[in-house]
Amino acid sequence: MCEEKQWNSTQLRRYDLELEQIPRLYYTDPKVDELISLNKPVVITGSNIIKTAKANWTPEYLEQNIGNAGHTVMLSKTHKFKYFDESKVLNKNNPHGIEFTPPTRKTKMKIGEFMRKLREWKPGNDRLYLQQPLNNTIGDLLVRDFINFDWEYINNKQSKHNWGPLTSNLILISQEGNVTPCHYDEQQNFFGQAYGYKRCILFPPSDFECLYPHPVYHPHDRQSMVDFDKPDYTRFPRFKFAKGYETVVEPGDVLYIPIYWWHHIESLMRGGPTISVNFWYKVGPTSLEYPLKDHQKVSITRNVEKMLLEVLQDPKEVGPLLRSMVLGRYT
Ligand SMILES: O=C(O)C(=O)C[C@H](CCCc1ccccc1)C(=O)O
Ligand SMILES: [Zn+2]
Repeated sequence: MCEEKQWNSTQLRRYDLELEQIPRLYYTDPKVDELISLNKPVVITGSNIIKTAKANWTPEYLEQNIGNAGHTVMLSKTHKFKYFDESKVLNKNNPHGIEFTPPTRKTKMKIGEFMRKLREWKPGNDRLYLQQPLNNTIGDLLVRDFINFDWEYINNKQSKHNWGPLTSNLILISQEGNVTPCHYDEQQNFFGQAYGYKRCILFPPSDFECLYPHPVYHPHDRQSMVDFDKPDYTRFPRFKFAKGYETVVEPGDVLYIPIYWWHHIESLMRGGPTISVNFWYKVGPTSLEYPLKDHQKVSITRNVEKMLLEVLQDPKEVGPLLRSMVLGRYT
């Protein structure tokens, strides 16, 4: 029988985008491996990958068991939590940094305070988003749940698809309605949804020209410059050609977010807090096979930008040099 959906479309934010559905496949379906080997997204359903998290991880359980350490909590004045790299911000010990006004603030909070602030939240208060790498400060019950993830399945995928080593698992406890704006990561990602519902919009690396990433030297490196809530089509005309794929992940789902794929992630509005746990893998040893894959071209552009900054020193010189090199010659 088809289960009634636990959410409705009024809980999704409205964007000027045409979106296809990301396939949802049962974990034993051979098409899962087909899509992963093509670096294409897929929602893996019905698996035991994060079964213990799906079964146990409620906000109350995490309050009791995540541990008494100070956890990393991002604060934002808006619903958007646009990530930035602190090491690229201009400050006293980073003269090459960029003038930059951080859109979010990072703090440390014990879980009790975080949950209280979530419960007492009022419009006008800073929004909160707990983003904590799983480490040895977590409580014994969480360690037991983590150990009981289906590591046989996970490790099988990691080796079958030549992923590199698991670098980290991030526990994400989000307030309803929070958005992580569109960005890409340089790692393969098994994104597990443990509690609540998250809408994920993904774009292929080939949409690079439509999503206008900040310059590599910018603190918002890897993040799209386009504000999905109010796209500036004068500055970003090709955004209207971006072709996205979307899904709403539910408890127990694992979304494969391929390396270099753009993703925008939102906790449903009026859906209560959400809990996710991701698995980030460094990329394995890659030989350059031709024709190059789209994500390899993105990686090449990154290397060119880094090299130019290295040799020019001044970020303001990178654009003009690239323009003079290309305009009238390559365009
Ligand atoms: O798993 C992923 O890749 C996501 O983007 C998940 C995303 C939160 C990511 C927060 C973050 C981004 C960069 C560095 C450290 C933390 C969400 O679920 O809101
Ligand atoms: Zn990400």
